[in-house]
Amino acid sequence: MMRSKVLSLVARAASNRMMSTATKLTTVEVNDKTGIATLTMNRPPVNGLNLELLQDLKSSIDEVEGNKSRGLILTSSSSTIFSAGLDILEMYKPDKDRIRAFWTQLQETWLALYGSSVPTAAAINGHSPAGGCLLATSCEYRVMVPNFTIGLNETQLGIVAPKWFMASFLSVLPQREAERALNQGRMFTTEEALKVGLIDETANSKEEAIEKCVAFIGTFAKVNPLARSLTKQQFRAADLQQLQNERQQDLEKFLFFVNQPAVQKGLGIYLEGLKKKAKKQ
Ligand SMILES: CCCCC/C=C\C/C=C\C=C\CC(=O)SCCNC(=O)CCNC(=O)[C@H](O)C(C)(C)COP(=O)(O)OP(=O)(O)OC[C@H]1O[C@@H](n2cnc3c(N)ncnc32)[C@H](O)[C@@H]1OP(=O)(O)O
Repeated sequence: MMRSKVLSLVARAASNRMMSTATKLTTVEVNDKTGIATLTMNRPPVNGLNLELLQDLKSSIDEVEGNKSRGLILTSSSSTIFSAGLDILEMYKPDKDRIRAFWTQLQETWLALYGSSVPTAAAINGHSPAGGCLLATSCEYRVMVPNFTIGLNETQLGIVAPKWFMASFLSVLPQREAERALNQGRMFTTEEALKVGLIDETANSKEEAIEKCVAFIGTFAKVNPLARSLTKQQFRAADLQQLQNERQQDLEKFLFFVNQPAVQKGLGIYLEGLKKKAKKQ
């Protein structure tokens, strides 16, 4: 390794504190200069959101809430995928108990991220379909690298995005755009996403995306943190409360829906298509 690279790694290690261990599917790194935490998803190959990744995401969000970070930046360790969304294997021919735990964990993780008291931003350094888009739109700001896609494509899989997925989407897009995109299951390119307002900025690399997220979080430097977080909570309270009130019904609805033979058949065909595509590459 070149000496300069070694020196830069040593310097980086000194100014950043690794808060989580590498055994987890997420890591949290707090920059000592900015006080901002970067939460990185690391579940190869596609950051499919399975039960364990969702558990780690939730505990990392809790860790950031608890360690007085000035903000949270969500990103991925992959060079081409932010997150492929929910791990379809959790929903296809599911185990009865595990699928309950899986959906319950997804609800909890969304409540924690969408309701986070710290400023949140997503550095979207790869494709971000469905659950990936849910995570990104749960943050307050999005910066995306070119040549990738983002959107809620559920209808393309023959499934229906629950109300709280729509709530995140609607916190970013006007109702007319959101409704049309969801009905179509539309995936937006980075450029299209910028045009419609689904993302806030583009960046040429993950590093630049993170810098732009840091700059966004920096805009709150002179704002009273309690006033800022209570204001955010008020904007989001109705969406959060709706899921809190309906958690059990939402779970039962999901289980009923996902266990329908037609939905299982559709998921099987979709998975097969993904596997065939992967083999061809
Ligand atoms: C009114 C009632 C409402 C009730 C609610 C009811 C239901 C709601 C239920 C669910 C909501 C779900 C939301 C979701 O998130 S569903 C997931 C949607 N995700 C996708 O459609 C993405 C699919 N993947 C891709 O498009 C590509 O993989 C991607 C662009 C992300 C990456 O492409 P790349 O070419 O780099 O990689 P691949 O070769 O395609 O994939 C590698 C490897 O990974 C597997 N894989 C990819 N995505 C998933 C996934 N989401 N889950 C599981 N596995 C996935 C792929 O099959 C390959 O596997 P292998 O062949 O190497 O074994």
